[in-house]
Amino acid sequence: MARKIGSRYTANQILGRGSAGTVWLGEGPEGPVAIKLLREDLASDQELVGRFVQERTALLGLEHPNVVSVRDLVVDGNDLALVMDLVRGTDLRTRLDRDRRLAPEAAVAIVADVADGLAAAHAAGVVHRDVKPENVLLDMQGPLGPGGSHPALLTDFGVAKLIDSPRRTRATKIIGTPDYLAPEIVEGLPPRAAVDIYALATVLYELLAGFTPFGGGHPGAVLRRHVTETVAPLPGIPDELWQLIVQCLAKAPASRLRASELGTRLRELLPLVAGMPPLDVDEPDAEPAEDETPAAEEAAPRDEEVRRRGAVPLVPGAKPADSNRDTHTSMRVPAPDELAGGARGTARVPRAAGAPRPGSARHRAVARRRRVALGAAAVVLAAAAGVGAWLATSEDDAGATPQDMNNTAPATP
Ligand SMILES: Nc1ncnc2c1ncn2[C@@H]1O[C@H](COP(=O)(O)OP(=O)(O)OP(=O)(O)O)[C@@H](O)[C@H]1O
Repeated sequence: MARKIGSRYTANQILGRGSAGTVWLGEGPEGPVAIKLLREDLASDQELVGRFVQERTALLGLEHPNVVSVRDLVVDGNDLALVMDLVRGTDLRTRLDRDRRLAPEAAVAIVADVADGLAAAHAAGVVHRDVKPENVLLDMQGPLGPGGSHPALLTDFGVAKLIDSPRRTRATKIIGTPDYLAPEIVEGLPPRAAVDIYALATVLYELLAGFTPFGGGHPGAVLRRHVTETVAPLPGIPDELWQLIVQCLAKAPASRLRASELGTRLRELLPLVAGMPPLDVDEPDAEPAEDETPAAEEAAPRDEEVRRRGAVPLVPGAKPADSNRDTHTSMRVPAPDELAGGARGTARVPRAAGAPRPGSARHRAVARRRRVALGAAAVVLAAAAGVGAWLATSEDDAGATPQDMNNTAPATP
């Protein structure tokens, strides 16, 4: 059912719902638009309305082919709406859900587009703070680019900042989507441009692998991995591309590339990945390690609320029904000792396709065979050398893979 938004716009049809509101296909004086109507409880928050108006200039000033421009901000009675350019296409999450992972050429081209959009935003002093596949729109009416990809545009600028008001989320809380949160945010530092680069590198990894580098399991465990774990290598991608991903996932924000540099470097790498098929890697287990005690547990959602990608609503109090994709979290900042990581670390290590999944029946069988073999070898050695103590090798150690061992050390910044 159509409804008026302010005096100039009509919202005609719902395009989709997010945790902060509903996006409508609408009509304005200059033609079709997308209208993001914020949730009523947000619209009635006077402080948020004030920030909305304050942000007006920054948001309206952003013009770039890879940014979904905000055309107008409407404050009208109970309505608080962002009027945006309409992108006819789909979002990157939908594309990932359909294809699971992208060919490297298309992934690199899409991320290069987003990096260019971010460069323009950062130059204007705007940090996005919520870069993720849901916020990348693919313009199906635009020309086909490398790997058959459509132009990519970054949307939802400023929304995370608007909602992250001091009163709504006290300084000790984190707002964002766990899988894409830079370590400095987890540690409570203010978000600067480098957080967008970290999130975008996470998106690139996800497009290539079909899963994020530090996601899986409890949101608290995800946050801890961002701070303590080193990204596990993705088999099968050119080293230059891997080095770029590693640099942009650096724990230290200053070590990451700037957005403009990232866009340029990715485009330079396009010929190297041209024609490559999607990678063939299996997703690691989403289960946390046995000795994993998630940080921020007390403020985190209960198990039944932890949905895909450890999702909880962006806004405290939002019901899952408010959104078709709850991908945000609001948690307290974990204490330093909580972030220190367990003895074995918690990184999820991608396996070459076909290798047994940790914790699976096949993996347990392999581990059991390895223990039997180790036990037999130990008996022989002990008998030969009289070193009885060697038999005390723990089951855990015998069952751990070399990669488990490699991931015990905290990441270097
Ligand atoms: N400018 C736009 N043009 C066309 N469709 C859009 C536009 N902006 C958003 N959409 C669509 O509207 C839907 C909801 O978008 P919205 O930004 O509210 O939610 P989200 O980003 O998926 O989730 P969240 O806000 O919780 O992070 C998405 O499916 C998206 O594809």
